[in-house]
Amino acid sequence: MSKKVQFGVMLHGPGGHMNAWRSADVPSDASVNFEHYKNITLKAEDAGFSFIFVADGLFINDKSIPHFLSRFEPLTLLGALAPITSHIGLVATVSTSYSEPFTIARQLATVDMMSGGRAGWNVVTSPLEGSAKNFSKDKHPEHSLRYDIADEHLSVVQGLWDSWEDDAFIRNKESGQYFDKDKMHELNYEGEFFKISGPLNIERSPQGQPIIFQAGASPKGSAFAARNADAVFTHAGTLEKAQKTYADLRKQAADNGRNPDEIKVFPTLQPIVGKDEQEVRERYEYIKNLVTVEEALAYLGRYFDHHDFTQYDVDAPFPELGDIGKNSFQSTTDDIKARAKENNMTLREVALEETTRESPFMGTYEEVADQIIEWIENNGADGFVLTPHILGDFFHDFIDKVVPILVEKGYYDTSYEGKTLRDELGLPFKENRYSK
Ligand SMILES: Cc1cc2nc3c(=O)[nH]c(=O)nc-3n(C[C@H](O)[C@H](O)[C@H](O)COP(=O)(O)O)c2cc1C
Repeated sequence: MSKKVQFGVMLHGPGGHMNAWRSADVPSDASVNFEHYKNITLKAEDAGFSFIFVADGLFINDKSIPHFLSRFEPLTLLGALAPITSHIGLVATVSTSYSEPFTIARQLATVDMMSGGRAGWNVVTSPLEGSAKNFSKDKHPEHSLRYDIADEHLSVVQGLWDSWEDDAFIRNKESGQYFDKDKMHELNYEGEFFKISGPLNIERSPQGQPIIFQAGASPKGSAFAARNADAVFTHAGTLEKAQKTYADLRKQAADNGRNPDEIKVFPTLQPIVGKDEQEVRERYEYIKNLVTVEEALAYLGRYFDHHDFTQYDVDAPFPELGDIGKNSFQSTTDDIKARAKENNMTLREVALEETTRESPFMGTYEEVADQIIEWIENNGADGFVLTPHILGDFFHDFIDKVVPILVEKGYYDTSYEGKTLRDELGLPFKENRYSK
């Protein structure tokens, strides 16, 4: 049986909750603890998860989420995980605003080769202004320009990935022929932002090219995803919203001449599960109590490019912010502003809710399994990126208690579809543009 629902797991140290590091079931240094990453990855692989997904950021200050202050660089981490895994996909977040296409193409192709075709790239444009100062730039490019750069960056990387046709390397020891010169291609790209000749100094992997993930959700972000992404990581608080995003991405992909079945949609899934209603409530209360209002204000501020929310009365209605947030996590900040207004929320309520939002996937094991099936059956998702508040019991319980129910109901199986991440996601081998 093939999987009707697929799972990835977001690996960000102790978990998605800003104070996850304080929980007894994770090491306090989880974000730089390789054993922790290894254990989670191997358990996910054992459970047949399709991929691990490593998020990233390029700017910190003393208001940052504690475990963001010291964390592993994603591609280096994948390099270490590649040889100790054999089936699970390895997806890393890398910024198009602050990286060189040639370097990124090489690094991702290396992970792709080392893992036998299991690499993926979460293409992000980097929301935080302060990143510019870490990359010798005077100014952080504004939101729309960042996507223009991303378009060119990605097309250069994908062009470089086709530098060599699949049978270009002969390596015949007897004849002495190492490669076929006709199957080596220069890119000679010249655009508005990049000027790159190529060829890339590494061949293609068994899946042709790494998978492209995308996570931006503004109109420009989803247009970018619909043109380019094999898989999209989305936030959807309700099935209705998920259905809208799902239909919209597929439609936009089709409008771009793509097969809509070749863009897979993975909403985030933050499970809060338990054996009964009481345990679920207790677990939710536990994560709620892990954070103070002051910490929640700093957490909220990060989405708005570290806006200082302590200047407002926390019990007054959520402040009018004008364009603040538009140039950072635009889609997220638009959503926060709209929800605050719609529900007449105070700043305190918004800040606390952001750190520990009630998830639609909150309930007994059986209820959450049914909820997942409902989303899959009703065109809300192709799969989910599991983003547990804490990468300890919340994660283990999901795998040990919810996954077996999905298996029993015929929605999931723990085996793998093929050898590559493309095989696993049901995506075709990426043909080389020159061999077509
Ligand atoms: C679900 C989701 C996950 C994201 N993950 C990352 C990440 O790991 N690192 C990063 O720099 N940006 C991340 N972003 C930010 C985007 O790359 C983008 O810069 C930001 O969301 C603004 O684009 P948008 O308004 O189109 O969403 C994420 C955004 C979303 C919605």
